[in-house]
Amino acid sequence: DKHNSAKTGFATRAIHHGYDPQSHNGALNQPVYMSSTFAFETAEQGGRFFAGDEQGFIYSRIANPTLDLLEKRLAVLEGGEAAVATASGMGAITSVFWTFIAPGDEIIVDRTLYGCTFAYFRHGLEKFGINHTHVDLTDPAELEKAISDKTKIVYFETPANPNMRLVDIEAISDIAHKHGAKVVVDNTYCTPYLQRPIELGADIVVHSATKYLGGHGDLMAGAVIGTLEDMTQVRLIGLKDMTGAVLSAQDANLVMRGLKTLELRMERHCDNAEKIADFLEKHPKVEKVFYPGLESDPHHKLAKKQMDRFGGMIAFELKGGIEEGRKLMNGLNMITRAVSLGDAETLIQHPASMTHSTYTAEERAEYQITDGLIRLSAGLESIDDILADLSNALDGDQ
Ligand SMILES: C/C=C(/N=C/c1c(COP(=O)(O)O)cnc(C)c1O)C(=O)O
Repeated sequence: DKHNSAKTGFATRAIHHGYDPQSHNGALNQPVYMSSTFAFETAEQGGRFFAGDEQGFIYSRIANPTLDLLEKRLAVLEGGEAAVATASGMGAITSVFWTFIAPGDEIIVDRTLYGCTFAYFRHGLEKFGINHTHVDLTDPAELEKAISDKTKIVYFETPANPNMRLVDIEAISDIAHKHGAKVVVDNTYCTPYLQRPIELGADIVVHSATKYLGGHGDLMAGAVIGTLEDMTQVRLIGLKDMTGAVLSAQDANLVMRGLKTLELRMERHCDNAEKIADFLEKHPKVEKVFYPGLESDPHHKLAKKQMDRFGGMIAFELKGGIEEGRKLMNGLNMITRAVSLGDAETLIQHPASMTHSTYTAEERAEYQITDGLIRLSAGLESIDDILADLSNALDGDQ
C-alpha cells in the first residue's frame, strides 16, 4: 500500500508501513492475532506450508500475522531486509548465536557488554566449547590483531551499557568482513531513529525492545534484523528450535504502539539527557560524566559521525565514589531507583551491584565498569522537575 515505501519519513513508516485498513474491515489499528495455530484449507496445503512450497501461517512459534507486521516495520526502520521478533532482548541475542555458532568456532566480543550478555558468553557459550575473546573494539587496530579466519561473529553494543563507550561500526565492519566474520550490533541504546548499524556495514542488529522501542515499561520483547537469508535461519533454527523465545501477539501489538511515538519520544529523551549531562558536568560534586553529546567526551567526534543525536543514556561518577552515589540515589523523590532503561520514567541504578553484578570485581575493573559508576536513563518528565530532583539529592540537606 502507499506507505510501503522506505522513502517516506521515519515516523510515517513507524506508523503506517505494511498495513492497509481496507484489508482488515477498515480497522485503523491492526488486529491482534491471539491464535497459537492456523487452519489449513486442505491437508495438501498444510504439507505445502511445512515444505515451504507455499507461504502461509502454521503455528505461532514459527510466525504470526501480528508479529509479521511488527517485523516488517522494524526491518524497514533499521534498513534491513527482514526481522524476527522475540520474547526479550536476551531471546534475540541467544537466538542469533545458537543459529550461527558451533563448537570450535571463535567469536570476538567487546569488553563492555550488558551483564547478562556478558554472562551468556562467559558462563553459557563457554560450556559448549565456543571460544570467545574480549577485545577493546573502540580501537579497530585491536580487532585487526585479534581476528582470524576462524572468527565467525564480532559482537558489540554502541554506546556500550553502562559506560557509554562508542565503537566505530563502519571501521569494525570493514575489518570483520575482510576475514569473513558477521558483525552483530546491539542497537538498544540508540534505536534506529538515532543510529542504523546496517547502513554502516553491520550484518545483524539486535534489540531489547523492552526498552525504547516499547518505551513504556509495560512489556518484555526483543528483535533481530538482517538479511532475509539470515533472518530465515534465525527464525527456523534459533527461535523455533533452540530458544523458543516467542513474543506474544499482545506484546507485539504493544511494541507497535510504542513505535508510533518512537520519533517523538527519542527527541525528548535526547533533549532531557543533554540538559541533564550539562547540569551534572557543571556540578561540583560530580567527578566525571560519560555522555557522547558532551564536547568533553572522548567519543564525541565518532558520535557525531554515526549517531543522529546522542541518546537518552548517561553514566557518571561522583566525588566520593559509590558512597556518595548511594546517598544521591536514596535522596531522589521522583527519579526512580530501578534497572532497565528507555522508559517514560527517569531511572537510575548502580551497575556494579545491579545490572553488571555478573562481572567479578576484577572483570569490572578490567572492562571499565567502575564501582562508583551510576547509570541514568533520561525519561520524558518535565526537565525542570528532573533537574530539581537531582539538585536536591546532590545538595539538599539529607
Ligand atoms: C535490566 C535489563 C537491562 N538491559 C537489558 C539489555 C538486553 C537484554 O534485554 P532483555 O532484558 O532480555 O529484554 C540486551 N541488550 C542491552 C544493551 C540491554 O541493556 C539493563 O541494562 O537495565
